[in-house]
Amino acid sequence: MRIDVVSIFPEYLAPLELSLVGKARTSGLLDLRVHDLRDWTSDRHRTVDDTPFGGGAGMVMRPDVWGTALDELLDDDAHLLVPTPSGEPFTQRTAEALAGERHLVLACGRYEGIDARVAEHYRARGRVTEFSLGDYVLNGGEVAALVVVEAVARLLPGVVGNPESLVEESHGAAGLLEYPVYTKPPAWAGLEVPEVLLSGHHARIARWRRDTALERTAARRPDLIEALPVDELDKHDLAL
Ligand SMILES: Nc1ccc2ncsc2c1
Repeated sequence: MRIDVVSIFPEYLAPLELSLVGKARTSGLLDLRVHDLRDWTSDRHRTVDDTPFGGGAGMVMRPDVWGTALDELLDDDAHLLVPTPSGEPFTQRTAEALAGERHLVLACGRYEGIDARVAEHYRARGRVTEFSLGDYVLNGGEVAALVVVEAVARLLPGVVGNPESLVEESHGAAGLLEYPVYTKPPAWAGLEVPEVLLSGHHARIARWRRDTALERTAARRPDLIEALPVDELDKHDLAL
């Protein structure tokens, strides 16, 4: 998979040289390229923004500079992703779908955002998704880009050492939050590990983990319980 990230702060994406994503780049599993939007400017001051039509505070990123950059980076395979507080929710399902694609281009906005004609222009030419990480506002799209790259890259075959660890995680296939995890020592700060986890009884452990995941999800994210297909919950679950 190829991912291009365009930003006026390319150094914000430096963490993607580390850990699993860094290894995926080194191994060639992930072709990640980070670009400085100012490299596509043509004036001495390398200007990327201007005042908003209609007035209002702040500045808006110019469509012509973004157009020069994206015309160079987007190919027929590419999916343009634009982080924005006004976007559609980015979820684990989104990450799973994106992990199956060949080429992602992430356009990181700053200031009050990118001129709306950029998304409009490229929507007529290919896939464009404006997405949000949640109901809060950052200072730009770079942090969202870090999240998307990590959420997608870790799903690429060969990136995570043990693919099993992708199965039982929060927001995984079952649509539940993850059960709590424990390790040595068995007693710590007067707190014991749940006895069932020390029993070696795999069926009981599996049931405890599912029950706890359900209880945790019901308590913290009742919206996820509502979204569960009924056949996902067996008779025992419904008795909880
Ligand atoms: N361009 C921009 C500005 C703020 C923000 N917050 C979350 S995604 C995003 C993107």
